[in-house]
Amino acid sequence: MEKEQVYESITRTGVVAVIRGETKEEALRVARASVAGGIEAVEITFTVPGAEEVIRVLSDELAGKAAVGAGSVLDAETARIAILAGAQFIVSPCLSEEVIRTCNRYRVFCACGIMTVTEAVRAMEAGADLLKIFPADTLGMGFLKALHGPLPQAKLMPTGGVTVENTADWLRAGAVAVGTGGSLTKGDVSENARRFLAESAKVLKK
Ligand SMILES: O=C(O)C(=O)C[C@H](O)[C@H](O)COP(=O)(O)O
Repeated sequence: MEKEQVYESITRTGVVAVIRGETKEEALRVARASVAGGIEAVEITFTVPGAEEVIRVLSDELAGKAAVGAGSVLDAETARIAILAGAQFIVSPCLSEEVIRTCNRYRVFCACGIMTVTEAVRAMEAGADLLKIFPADTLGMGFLKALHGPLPQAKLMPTGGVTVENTADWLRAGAVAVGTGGSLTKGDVSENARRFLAESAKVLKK
C-alpha cells in the first residue's frame, strides 16, 4: 500500500484503532470488530504477544478494507519485523529517528510520537508522515492549537485518552485523525467504532 493510500485510510474516517490485547485471539477479534464498525486503519501494538503474526493475518484478510499497521514500535528492529509481516504503517509513541529512517528505507508510512515543538520539528525533518501527539489527554487541545501556530503544515494525530465524547473537538481543533485504544476496545467494539465514526463525520463531512 502506497503512503498516500495509507494517509487516505487514516483520514477518511479520522479514527485509528489502537489494538492492545492480552492475546493474539483478542487482538484479532477487536481488530475485526473495529473494521466491521467502519474503521479503516488498525494499529496492532507490539505489546500484543505474537503481534507480527496478527499483522500477517490481518494485512492479508483486510486487504482493500483497512490499512493494517504496527504500534508501540520503539526501535528499528521492531519496525523491520513489522514491515516484513506486512505492516502498512508504523506508529511509535516516541521520536525515534532510526524508526523513521527504517520506514522511509522501505517507503512505509510512519507516525511518530511527539510532545514538544522541538520533537515535532525533528520528526518532520527526519521524514515522519504524521505526528502522533502523545499523551494527548495530558498535553491537551491547547497544545495542538499552539503547535499549529508555527507549524501549520504539521499533520497531527492526538492519541491517549481520546473518547467518543472528545473526538469531534480534537478534529475541530485541527487534528487530521485521532488514535483511540481503551474507549474503543471495551464492550461492543463494532458499536463503539460506529459511535466514534458518527462523531468524526460531524467534522470531516463538512
Ligand atoms: O504506544 C502506543 O502504541 C500508544 O498508542 C499508546 C496508547 O496505547 C494509546 O495512546 C491508546 O491510549 P488510550 O486510547 O488512552 O487507551
